[in-house]
This record gives sequence, C-alpha cells and structure tokens, in this order.
Amino acid sequence: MSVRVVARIRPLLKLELDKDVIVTSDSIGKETPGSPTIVRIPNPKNEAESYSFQFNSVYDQNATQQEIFDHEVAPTVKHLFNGFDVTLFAYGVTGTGKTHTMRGGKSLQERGVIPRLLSSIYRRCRKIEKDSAGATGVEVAMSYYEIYNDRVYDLFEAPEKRTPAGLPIRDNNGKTVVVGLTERPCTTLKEFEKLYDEANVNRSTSATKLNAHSSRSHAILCVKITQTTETQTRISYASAIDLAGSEDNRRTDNNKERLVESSAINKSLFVLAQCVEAISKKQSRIPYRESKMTRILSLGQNNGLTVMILNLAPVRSYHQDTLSSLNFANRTRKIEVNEIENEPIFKTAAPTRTTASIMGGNIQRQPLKPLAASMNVNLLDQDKKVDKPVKAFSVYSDKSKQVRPSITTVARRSSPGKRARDTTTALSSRPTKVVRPSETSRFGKTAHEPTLSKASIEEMIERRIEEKLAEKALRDEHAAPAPLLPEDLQKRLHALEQRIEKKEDSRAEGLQYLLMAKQHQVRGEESSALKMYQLALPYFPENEKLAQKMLALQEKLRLKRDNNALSYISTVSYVPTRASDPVKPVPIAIPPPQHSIATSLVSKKLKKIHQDPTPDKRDTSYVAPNEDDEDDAYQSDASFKFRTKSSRKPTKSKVQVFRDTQQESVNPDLQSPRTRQILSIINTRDLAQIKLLKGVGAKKAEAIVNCLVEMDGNGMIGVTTLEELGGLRGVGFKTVENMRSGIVG
Ligand SMILES: Nc1ncnc2c1ncn2[C@@H]1O[C@H](COP(=O)(O)OP(=O)(O)OP(=O)(O)O)[C@@H](O)[C@H]1O
Repeated sequence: MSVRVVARIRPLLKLELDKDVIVTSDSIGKETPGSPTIVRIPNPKNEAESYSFQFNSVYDQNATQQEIFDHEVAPTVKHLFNGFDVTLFAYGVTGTGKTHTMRGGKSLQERGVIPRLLSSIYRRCRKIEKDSAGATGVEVAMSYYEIYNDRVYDLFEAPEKRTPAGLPIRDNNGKTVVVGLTERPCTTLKEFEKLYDEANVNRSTSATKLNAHSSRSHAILCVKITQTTETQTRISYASAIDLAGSEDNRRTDNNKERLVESSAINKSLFVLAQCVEAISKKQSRIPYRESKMTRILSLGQNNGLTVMILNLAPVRSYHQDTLSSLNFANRTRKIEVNEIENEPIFKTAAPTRTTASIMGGNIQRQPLKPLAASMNVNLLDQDKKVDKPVKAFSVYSDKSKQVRPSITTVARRSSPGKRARDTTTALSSRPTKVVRPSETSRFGKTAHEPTLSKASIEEMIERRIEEKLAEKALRDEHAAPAPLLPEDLQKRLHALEQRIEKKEDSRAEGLQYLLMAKQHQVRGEESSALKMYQLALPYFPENEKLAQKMLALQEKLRLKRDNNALSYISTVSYVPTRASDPVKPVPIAIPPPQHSIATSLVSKKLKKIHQDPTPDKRDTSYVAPNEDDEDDAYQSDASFKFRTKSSRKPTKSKVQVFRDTQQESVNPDLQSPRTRQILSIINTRDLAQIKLLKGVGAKKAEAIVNCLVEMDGNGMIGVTTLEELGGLRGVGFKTVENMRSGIVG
C-alpha cells in the first residue's frame, strides 16, 4: 500500500488578501463533486498556465478539524487495534497550518488530529474491555520527543534538565528507537491532555517573521497500545508527527539562533526529500541515516499505515515553496509501504510487571525475550504479491531475505491469507526481516540477464550466506534440539543486554562532552571547556589525563579571574524620562569578584564614576567587564548563550535595580537560577510559556514577544538581564518582580 497523501489548504490569515489566492482545490470529474482530489496552482513563469497535482484527498479552506479527522484518521484506529502501526505526519512550509492540524486549538471544535485520535483510542479501549467482559485489558502509554537541531530531546523533561547531546537513537529489530525516552502511561483522555499540554510547553517554538509561534523542531508523539489477553500481548504504535516547516531564509529575516535552527530544519527536510526521491527512483541507497528525523520517520521502511497531511498556504507569497511541497508530496504518494501487522507475543513466562489498564484493572506484561519480540506477519497474499507494485526502499535493515521452507515451521496463521511466521530458531538472534521482492524482480530483470547490478550481486552473496547458515541451523537442529532457556537465565540475558546498551550510550555521551570541551578549548572558551570536561568526568571517572586537563584549566581560569578583577569597570544605567530630557546617569555599585584587593580598586573606580559622570563614561548598555575575556565566564560563551554587546540598542531601562540582582544585572554569570529561568523562558519567545509567568497575561506576553522580535530584527538576541527585561516596552520592574515571586526557589 502506498502512503496516503492528503492536502489541506489553510484559510487566509489576518493580513492575507483574497486577491492573492493562487492555490485552489478541484475535483477530477463531475461525478465526484464535493470530494476534491486536485490542487491547482499557476505556473510561476506563466500565470495563464496552471499545474495540477492529484492526491488521495484535498481539503479546501473551509474544511473543519472534524472533517479531517473523520475522513483521514478515524479509519486508521481500527487497524491500530488490529496490530498495525499507524504513522500520521504533517508536512509543509512554515506557517501553513501543520501544528493547527495536528494539535489544533483548545476549544472542542478546534482540537486537532492528535487529541481527537487519543479520544477515539480511549473510546475503543473501553469498548474492547467492555465487549470482552474484562478479558482483554488495554493499556495506553505515550512518549513525546522533539528533534531540535538534529538532536533528540524528551519533551517530558524540562529543557534545563536536558543533556546537550540529546538522546541516542538505535535500530532495534528493524525499528528505530530512541534510547532513554520517558514512557508515561495515561489511562484517560484528561490525563493525556494534561501530559500533552505540559510537554508542549517544553517544545522549542519561537516567533519568526512568517509565524508568531513557529515550531523550531520536529515533534513526535508516540502512543503505545498494549492489548493483553490471558494468552497473548499485542503491541502497536500510533505516531503523530508535527514536522517543523521549511523556511526560505530570504523571507524570514531570521537571526543567528533562528538561522541555526532553520538550517537544521531545512537540512532534515532536504534529506527527507532526497530519501523520497531515491525511493521513487528505486535507487539502492536511501540516505535515511543522514538525519535523525528521516531515521525516525523511516518513510517507506516502516510497516503499517502512513498518512501524510500536506499543509498549504493559499497565497502568492508562498508560490515557490508551495510548488516544492506539492512536488515532494507527489513523489511521496508513490512510496509503497508494507502493511505488516505486529505479531502478538504469546505468554510463556511469568509476568514481571503489572500496570493499570484503561478500566483500572491490572494486566500483566511478559518479560522481553532475547529473541525478536516483533516478528511480523504479512497480510498480503503471497500470490498477489507478485503483481503488487514493487517496493523500493530500505538499505540498512531491510535487506532481502529468503524464507527457507525447510527450516520453517508454520506456527499459526493469524488470519486467512497471512504469511506464516518464521520460527527459525537458529537465526533467532538476528533482527526479523520482512520478506520482500528480490532486487532483480524489483528492477524488472531476471537473474539470467547478463547485466548484474551491484545490488543484485550483493543480494546473491547474502542469499548464499543465508543458505549456508540455514543448512547449518538445520544440521544443528537435528543434532540436538535447542533447549528452551530457563526463565531466570532469560532475565539475566536481558539485563545484561540492557547493561551493555546503557554502557555504550553513556560512553557515547561522555565522548560527546569531551569533543565539545575540545572545541571550546580550541576557540579559547576555557570556562565552557572546563564545564564540558566536568560533565564528561562521571563517564570516565578514572581517567587521569582528563583530571589533569581540568586542573590545568582551573588554574588558568583562576589566574585570569585575578587579572580581570584588577581591570573591572563598572557601568551605569539611566532613565530618560522624556525624549528631550538630558540623560541622567544613575550609577550602580558593582562588587567585583572575590578578591579584596580588587574590591577596593573597583570601589575607587566606582566612586570616580559617581563623581564624574561625563558623557563618554555614560554607557547606554551593559558592557562586559572585559570583552576579551567574556568567553571565559561560565555560561557566557556564545555557544551557551548569546549575550548583548555594546552595540545593543538602548532600551528604556529603569532606575530600579531589582533587589539582590544588582550583581546579576552587570554580571550575568552571577545570575540566580530564578533569574536564569525567567530569562530563558522569555527568550524562548514562546507565548504559551511566557504567559505562564506570574503577572503576565496574554497581552503582556504578546508585547514581550513583539519587542524581542523587533530586537531580533536589529541584530540583538534576547534579553540577558532582568534590567533589560524590565526595560522592554510594556513590562516594567513591577512585572519583573511579579515574575520573580512566581518562580519557586
Ligand atoms: N485550518 C486553519 N484554520 C484556521 N487557522 C489556521 C488553519 N491553519 C493554520 N491556521 C493558522 O495559521 C497560523 C500558522 O499555523 P501553524 O502554526 O499551525 O503553522 P505551522 O505550519 O505549524 O508553522 P511552523 O512550521 O512555523 O510551526 C496560525 O495562526 C494558525 O492558527
């Protein structure tokens, strides 16, 4: 079955005009009025001409959230409960309505695909449990993560708790998994909504010129459904993916930070397009691994049902972008996916874990076995398979594999016409692979044709190896039947596997820190380097070289600090009450770092400034104590956090210096966790997060975001102190005090 591609044209936004509409929907013939399948768009070079793209369905500007769900998503729920995985993903340029489609608004009417899907899942759970009189228990659990700058972050974890390197991903039995993700059981829709809303606060969103709440990451919600009867457990997954939108940076005016995000977004989408291109051209190498998003999405590699919702803006300003999206979607439509049902796991061993079911009862889980837990059953009839359009994907884990009837026993048929499960014991330690058309048939050639492609040669070699392995397995099987592993041994094996995996993960993470430390050091950012070494230390506790490096760096930093203290210069802040008023400098006393000799020197200098506020000594903004050494202060590296320099546009600052924040206001390195938290929330430019701060309503949050966007436009990157925050239009020190009092700790 191919990927189902549906297009949705969003309505006009506030500033968009009717006369600029260029994207329309249409039906093929008169026989299907009201169910358009065509998107029409003019040729940018010749408006008299128009291009038509055909999809499975097309929804125009009037389509409601309910319609999209009812027609495109609701039908997949039944398959989900029949053991199929379902993947839904929204694709489109930034600002075209992906998040609106997937998440939607808060009102019932405006709820997007995801909450509706969950609602439908819970309804079905209850029905199943009721119909089976409790004999079938259904559990729902979810994980939610984002891919931000090609790193995977758990959205159930607050951003400040994230490790910079993100979570590693692995291939497991042909499926890509994120290692270390939180999985939250949620038994009711209410519980889901709470978790989902909380996690969304952690998602990286920002205001850009094209979208005030632009998603800066790909968000992946994974809903795991576990159905358990007395004899078996069946697990299936629904994945709902809200991709970040591609951006044309000539139109976005993105600042440095947004540009970094944007290039990561564009790169991953570019790789996705390359994958789709390679698949549609039936190339043997599909570049899935070149980005985490494509690895996880595994378009064309994953089994089950895939629905892509292509979001489109109707107006001319998106013309080129819309055309690229349409071309991409057109190619995606041709991708073939296997409909493979997840195999139930039969209960043989004693349960190890007990979890609450939807109805509140308890169901029991079977421990993981070392053998492939997810063998697959192909729903397609073997005979029909020959006629089926050839599947053209997978290089890494989906290589052709022949089923050897001689070593296969038919365990059971899960439904008529299904392929028997391969219960080969000798090959059991290898990941299960799906039987697929051979490379030769894929290219429409037979093995007798003289020109052998590289792929077919590889396949022949693999087949030969597998034949040999199978023969050996058969011999071994006859010689001595493989004994069933005792349960405790199985458990120990499983624990061992997990330990090895954990060890590898943590080593990789430690190495990442070391690498980053090296990079900081090369750039002369010693304190950041030291911080990275400190983070790496727990992974290599007995590494003497590392300890020595850290000592040397500490010493170097101490010496630098001593020198800095001597050249520490204070700064002043001022309030022009009216534009015509002369600037009245108000000095702020700044205690210098640590050394007493330095303290006296600084106070002398301060005194001098107090007495002699000549214009050239008035500073309109914060100046770092020593610009050259700025990189050497903790958290002041550009790589950690951008900070303003003297080029910062003067903001309307206040005389008021927040209690106990005088030091912070001039030296952000001394900022309290509370201050840092406020600033980091503000700098997300995320209305939802900012609104949560005490004393900040929707209006104030919007004013803050607007100011920040304006500052971005002037090349300034966020606010770095509470002073600056208080100086933003519409904020004021009282609001900042309020924000502070609302943060616990
Ligand atoms: N079908 C729709 N009905 C009403 N408003 C819509 C619809 N689709 C999108 N919008 C509005 O358009 C704006 C952009 O939508 P949204 O944030 O969902 O875009 P996006 O594609 O997710 O953007 P990004 O990739 O930047 O995150 C929002 O204000 C949203 O409310």
